[in-house]
Amino acid sequence: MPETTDHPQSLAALAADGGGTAGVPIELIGVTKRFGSAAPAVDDLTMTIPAGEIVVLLGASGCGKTTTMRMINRLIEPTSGRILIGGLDARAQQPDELRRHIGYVIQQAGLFPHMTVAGNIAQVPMMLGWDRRRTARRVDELLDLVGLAPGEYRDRYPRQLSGGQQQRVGVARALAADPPVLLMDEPFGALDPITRENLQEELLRLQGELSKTIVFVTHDVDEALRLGDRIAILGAGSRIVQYGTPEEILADPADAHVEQFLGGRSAMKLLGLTRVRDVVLDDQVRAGTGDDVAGLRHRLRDAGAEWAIVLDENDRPIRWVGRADLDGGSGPVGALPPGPDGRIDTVLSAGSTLQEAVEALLNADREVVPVAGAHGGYVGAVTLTTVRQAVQEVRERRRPPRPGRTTAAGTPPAPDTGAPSADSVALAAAGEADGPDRADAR
Ligand SMILES: Nc1ncnc2c1ncn2[C@@H]1O[C@H](COP(=O)(O)OP(=O)(O)OP(=O)(O)O)[C@@H](O)[C@H]1O
Repeated sequence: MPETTDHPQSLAALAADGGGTAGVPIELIGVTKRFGSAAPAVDDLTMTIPAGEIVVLLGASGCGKTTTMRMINRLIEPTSGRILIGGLDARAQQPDELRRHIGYVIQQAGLFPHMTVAGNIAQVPMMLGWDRRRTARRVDELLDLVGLAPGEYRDRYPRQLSGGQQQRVGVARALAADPPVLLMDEPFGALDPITRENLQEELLRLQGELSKTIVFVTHDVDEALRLGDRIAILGAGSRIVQYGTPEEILADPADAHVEQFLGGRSAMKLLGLTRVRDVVLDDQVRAGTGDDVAGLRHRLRDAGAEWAIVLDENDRPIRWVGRADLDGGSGPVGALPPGPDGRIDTVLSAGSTLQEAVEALLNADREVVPVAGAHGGYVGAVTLTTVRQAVQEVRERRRPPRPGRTTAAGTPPAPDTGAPSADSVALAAAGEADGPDRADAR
C-alpha cells in the first residue's frame, strides 16, 4: 500500500467529522455473485454510480437487485470482480468499518424493537465511540432532519410509531454517522401509497440538502421515475438492459422488455417529468385594461384570433375577452362588462408538470390555459398542441445517439472526484472470504 499518498485510505477518512459528507462515486467492475451451482445471481455487472446521485436499480423479482446492493456494503461478498467506493476498493476495508460509513435502509425499517428511537439512531455513533452528549445532539438533529419532533419521539419504542415514522427513524439511523453513501432496499415498499409518496418527497428534500450517493432498489416504476437521477433497468443476473435518466428511458426505451416494464404509458409519464417552464408556450393576444377596445378588435382580427387575454398592471391574467364582447364597444378594455365566457378558472405556474397542464386543459372551459411566471405575471399559454409538440421535442432531445446507448448502459461519465485511482489502493487486505450473507447491517 503506498504510504505517501494524500488521498484517504478508508471511507472513515472520506467521511468528514460530522461536517456534511457529500456522496462519492461507486464503481462495480465485472462483478459476479454465484450462490452454489445455480446461475449467477449477478453476472459480470459493470456500472458506475456517479457521486451525489440517486441511482435506482429497477427490475423484476429475483433479478439480483438486492444481491447487487449488498455487495456494495459487503453483506454479500462478490465471487469475482471489484467494487470501488470513492475510488477505494471495498475489499480493502474491514467489513464492519465499511458498513459504519455506508447507511443502509431496508423495508420495514428493521429497528431494534427493545430500543428507543434514540437508542436505535445512536447505534453507529456509539460504535464509533462518540460521547453521550455528541450522540444525543446528533440524534435530535437527525430526528429534526427527518421531520420527527425530537421531544416527542426520541424516547418512544418502534411499536409506538406508525410504519412511515418507523421508516423515517430508519433513514435517520442510516444517516447517523453522516456516510457518503446510502443503500436503500425497497425502503417504502410496505407503506400505504400516501405515506409512501410523502416519504419519497422527503427523501428528495433531504437529498437536496445532503447530496449523498444513494443506491435505491425498487420494483415500482413510478417510484423509480420520481426518485432516480438515473435508473438502471436490470434483467436476470443484474444484466443492464438500460441505464439512463428517467427522461432518456421514457423517451427511448431500449427494447420491448423495458417498454413493457414501463407499463406502456411512457408518453404520459414523460408528461409528469416535464415542466411547463421547459417547453415552448403558445402566445395569445394580450390586452391591458387601459387598451382601447377598437384597437384590440383590430389586433384580434389581424391575428386571426377569437380571444385576447386581459392582464392587470402587473401582467397578471384577469379574464378573457372575445371578439363578440368587443363588437360595438368603445373606451378602455377594463371598462367592458365581463362576458359570460371570459372567466379564468385556472392559471398554471411555470413549475407545473405537463401532466398537470393536461389535467387543467381537460377541466377548463376552453382549449387554452394561461401560465404565470414567478411573480404571477402571464408568460404564455398551454394548449393540447403545445403539449404534443413538447412531448415530441423532449423525445428528440433526450434520445441519445444510438451508439451512445452502450455507453449509457454501464458507465455514465464519472465526475472527477480527486479520489485515488484503484491501483493506488491496497487490493486484497480484506481477503476473499464470503461475508455474512443475508445478515442485516446495523
Ligand atoms: N443467500 C442466498 N442463497 C442462495 N440464493 C440466493 C441467496 N440470495 C439470493 N439468492 C438468489 O439470487 C437471485 C437474486 O436474488 P435477489 O434477492 O438479489 O433478487 P432481487 O432482484 O432483489 O429480488 P426481489 O425484488 O424479489 O427482492 C434469486 O434467484 C435468489 O433466489
